[in-house]
Amino acid sequence: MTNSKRRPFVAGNWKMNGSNELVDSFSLKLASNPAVDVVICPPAVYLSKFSHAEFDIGAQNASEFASGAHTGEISLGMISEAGCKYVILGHSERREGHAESNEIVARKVKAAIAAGLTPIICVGEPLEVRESGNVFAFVKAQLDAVANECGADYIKNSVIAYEPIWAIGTGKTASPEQAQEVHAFIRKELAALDTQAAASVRLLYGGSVNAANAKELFAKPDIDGGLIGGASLKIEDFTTICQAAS
Ligand SMILES: O=C[C@H](O)COP(=O)(O)O
Repeated sequence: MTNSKRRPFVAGNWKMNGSNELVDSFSLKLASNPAVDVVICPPAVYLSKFSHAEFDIGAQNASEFASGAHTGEISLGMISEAGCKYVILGHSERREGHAESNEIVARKVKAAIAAGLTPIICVGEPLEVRESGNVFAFVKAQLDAVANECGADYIKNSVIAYEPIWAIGTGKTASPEQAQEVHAFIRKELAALDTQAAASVRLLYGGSVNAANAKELFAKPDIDGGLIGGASLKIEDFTTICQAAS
């Protein structure tokens, strides 16, 4: 819908990987990139170790509840105190592996924004949905749930990541054209709620992005950066991906 690109954004989702050694290595060696918003999302136990890093940090998940009897959960206030500006919400590994419905994700988005954090909201379809030709309806339902819970205001306070599940960790990246098609659809859907916010919101692509394919993906008009899994664990690859976004 617009060809003027937004400020690039690249987030590394370490998932359940990493170590004190990797934290130290990134803290020391990952250079800040003035042209790109760079975020590292490590496992929660490592968040506060990054507090003096030159890049931003984000959590991979958080509870929708503020406090109380929720064993094993971490609140948005806690991750904020640990120095996070961002929180990934609705990753497909949470939706599929931990039964997070569209409605739960939507409530988390609302709570994150209320806590002053920027949610990185993940959407994206499984392979069978793509093969049956229902990608847009599937992604629309995920976005609609957030809009129903939060109203249109969430758009200007969020980053949205399109991650086709069949491309995550498989080495089978969506083609730049496939990714752009869904990104354009997402931006159009958001524009129906708030044209200005939709033109400004950063839309990331995630799913087997690597140092070799990032540039072509990020060159597409509605792709503003990436949510990077495996390649975010290798500092040289991640640096190259950040450079590809700038
Ligand atoms: O959050 C990141 C995505 O799930 C992508 O992971 P990947 O780059 O390992 O495919």
